[in-house]
Amino acid sequence: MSAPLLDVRGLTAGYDGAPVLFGVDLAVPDGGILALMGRNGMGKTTTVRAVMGLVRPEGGEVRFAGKALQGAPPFVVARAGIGLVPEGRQIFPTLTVEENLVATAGPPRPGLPAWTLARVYRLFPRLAERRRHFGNRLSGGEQQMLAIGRALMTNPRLMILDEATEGLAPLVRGEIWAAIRALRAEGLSLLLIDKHVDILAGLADQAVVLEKGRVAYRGPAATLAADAELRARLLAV
Ligand SMILES: Nc1ncnc2c1ncn2[C@@H]1O[C@H](COP(=O)(O)OP(=O)(O)OP(=O)(O)O)[C@@H](O)[C@H]1O
Repeated sequence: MSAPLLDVRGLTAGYDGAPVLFGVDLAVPDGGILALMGRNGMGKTTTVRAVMGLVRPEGGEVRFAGKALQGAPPFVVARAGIGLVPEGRQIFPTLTVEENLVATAGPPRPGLPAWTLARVYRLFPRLAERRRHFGNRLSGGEQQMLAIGRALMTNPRLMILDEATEGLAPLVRGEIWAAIRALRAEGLSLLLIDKHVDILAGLADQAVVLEKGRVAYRGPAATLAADAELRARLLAV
């Protein structure tokens, strides 16, 4: 078996000396999808921040495409090929849609089709209609589309989506899932954090569930979704 594209081992991290992660292991295969789940406050976003260099890991390894990235600053992680769609979207409010999309764009990756404005607009035609609108004039769903489009414009090899369907109306949520399916069909590697376990089960190969900063489940996403006892214990609120 080939090495995972993203390989996180024994990751520990926290805030101001208060530990949050106690040795998290997870792996995303090249071209595969990993679902990262867990109730609120269990450490999912902190895991993502530690991978991206937004929080400094205290221990453990983050390997991406064979390269050690733990402790690297966010721009180095982004250049290495990890695109983040952050929790809360964090789009630039005073830039237009198009300016948001090009603000952090990166060069194409050898062997992968390049992301361009035209390609992002094909994925999300609504962004094309709103291309001259400012970020703060968009609906929540449009902001989410923009956050995904902006991450794609970095030409990532792996994209991490942190709660990309959070707080959206069902119809808009459906549009986001459709886009994620389209990206999967193109072979983009994905790490998905989301609460919709039944949808994730149909999308992701493997799942990792965190509980209080530790891995409480690792296995097929479909097995987790089908196990009422596991779901009640690890995911019910
Ligand atoms: N900036 C911060 N400073 C201090 N503590 C934080 C900070 N961000 C998160 N925490 C704490 O770290 C723990 C894990 O939070 P984290 O956001 O990683 O969880 P999560 O699983 O992503 O949950 P959610 O679904 O609510 O985002 C929580 O106890 C939280 O209160």
